[in-house]
Amino acid sequence: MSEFVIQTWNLTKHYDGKAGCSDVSLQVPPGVVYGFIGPNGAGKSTFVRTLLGLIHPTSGRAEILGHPLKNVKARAKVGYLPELFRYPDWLTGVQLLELHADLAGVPPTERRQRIQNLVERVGLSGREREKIRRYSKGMQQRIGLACALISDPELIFLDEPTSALDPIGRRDVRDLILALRKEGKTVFLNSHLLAEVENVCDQVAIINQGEVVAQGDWRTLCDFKSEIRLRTQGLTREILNTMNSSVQEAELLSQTQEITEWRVQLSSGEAVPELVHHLSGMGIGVYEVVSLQPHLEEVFMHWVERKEKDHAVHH
Ligand SMILES: Nc1ncnc2c1ncn2[C@@H]1O[C@H](COP(=O)(O)OP(=O)(O)OP(=O)(O)O)[C@@H](O)[C@H]1O
Repeated sequence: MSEFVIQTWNLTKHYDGKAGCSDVSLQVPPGVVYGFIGPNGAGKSTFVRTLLGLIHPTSGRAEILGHPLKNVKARAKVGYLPELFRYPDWLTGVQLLELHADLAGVPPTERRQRIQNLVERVGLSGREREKIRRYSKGMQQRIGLACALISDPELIFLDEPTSALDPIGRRDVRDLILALRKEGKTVFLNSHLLAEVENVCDQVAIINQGEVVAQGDWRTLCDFKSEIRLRTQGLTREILNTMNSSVQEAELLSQTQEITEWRVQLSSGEAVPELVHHLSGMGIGVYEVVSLQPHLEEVFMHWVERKEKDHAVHH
């Protein structure tokens, strides 16, 4: 069996000759929260819908839970919250969950308890017997999450799961995702909300205009830049200037008597211990070294621009 929960080889879906997503090759290991990020129209939903067998790939290949697409065994272990959800609004929340439990083949003896647990888990306790017609958008998104989890799936696709939620709802979903990971589930999260991804994802793929421009552990993707905040005693700009092979940029943030605080941009992560060693050797007290990771937005723009440059070179 494949060591990956999702693996794709050049998976491509074109709509009328135009790319929805092109040549996407990904590996998602088990038990991670995997972020699939990209702007509106980048191809995120197309990719997920293709993996779920809802649309046919134009070319390429994929496996889910070690099985080819559309395999019934694999599908039974997959949960999905679609981006544009619409539920029969004449049903109550519980009725909708019962319907989904039936479709997912949940044993009748477990059904009641499972529904009750899920209602609590998604924060709808007390409202579950109301008609969905009366639910706000955020509540509909919550009931959708419960539907996605009803079969106790191993792999869960969440397509923009917090688009209708307020900040509290977003935090609830983040906590829910982290709890799912603790249970050993794999979560594939489509999002254009970078902060959301930054907070929960172990690994990410960045997609732009249908193509994956970078993928991997997101901390590794941040490695193009190494920036630190330094609190020292006695460090001056003159001293920093003598280290211009590793120090690319330095900004004095504050100064109180002997203590100076700097934001320093280095050529690489390896330059950090070198710098600290060097300063200590000169008798400069280093009180604090804090790594300043770039925000995901910056990481995203870096890789998108890099890919565009590559394209320009090759065409
Ligand atoms: N059924 C369709 N027929 C034709 N083109 C489509 C269809 N569905 C999507 N597309 C096109 O494919 C591209 C990718 O769309 P997709 O919905 O996959 O993007 P997305 O990254 O999920 O965007 P969003 O964040 O806005 O949901 C877009 O250019 C879109 O217009």
